[in-house]
Amino acid sequence: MTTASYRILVMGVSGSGKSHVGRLLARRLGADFIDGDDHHSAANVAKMARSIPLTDDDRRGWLDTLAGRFADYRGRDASVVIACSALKARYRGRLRRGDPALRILYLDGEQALLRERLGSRRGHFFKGDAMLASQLADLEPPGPDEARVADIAEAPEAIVEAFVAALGEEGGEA
Ligand SMILES: Nc1ncnc2c1ncn2[C@@H]1O[C@H](COP(=O)(O)OP(=O)(O)O)[C@@H](O)[C@H]1O
Ligand SMILES: O=C(O)[C@H](O)[C@@H](O)[C@H](O)[C@H](O)COP(=O)(O)O
Repeated sequence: MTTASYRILVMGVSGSGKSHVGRLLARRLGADFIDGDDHHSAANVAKMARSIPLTDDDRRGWLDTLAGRFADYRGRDASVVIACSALKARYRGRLRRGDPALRILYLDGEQALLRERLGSRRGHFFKGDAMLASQLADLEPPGPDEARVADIAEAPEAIVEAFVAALGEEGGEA
């Protein structure tokens, strides 16, 4: 018998539920969970805390760190879910490092709902409407051939179950 292992990227703008849904998904699959937010440099965190959006240059090292984690799990045939905004197509390419088996769950939602969700969150370094607007401006939403799309108006458990059902249909990397 072979056991499937998965490398899954949960992406979307700030407040879309990457951390929450990603953690649930990892638990559901018995996979490890890595929150991309925990891997920003101190300089990036300080910038975001001052409501200054990150640039491509700011994000490069961060994306490479997370790409290294995906590659590590792939090398060990172990499962991991990583939450990372991955706003632009080339960021996703950087994270994927040519791995065709990397799955992507894209959390998509209306700006008003995103704002509401961000407002309910306390003690986080990400601040304000201007930052959300800049994330939405940077966002290059993945198409259906690149990612499975979930509507963030749905309950987190429903989003996870739909994604897991689709994984089951596709099969994992044995
Ligand atoms: N599908 C959902 N339905 C209701 N609340 C959600 C959903 N997804 C996330 N949340 C809540 O919204 C807030 C933002 O979610 P979070 O996971 O921190 O987003 P992100 O990591 O993308 O910035 C949190 O308070 C979280 O519990
Ligand atoms: O690429 C970026 O500009 C940042 O990484 C950003 O996308 C991310 O959202 C922050 O880390 C805030 O954290 P949350 O996404 O958890 O709000």
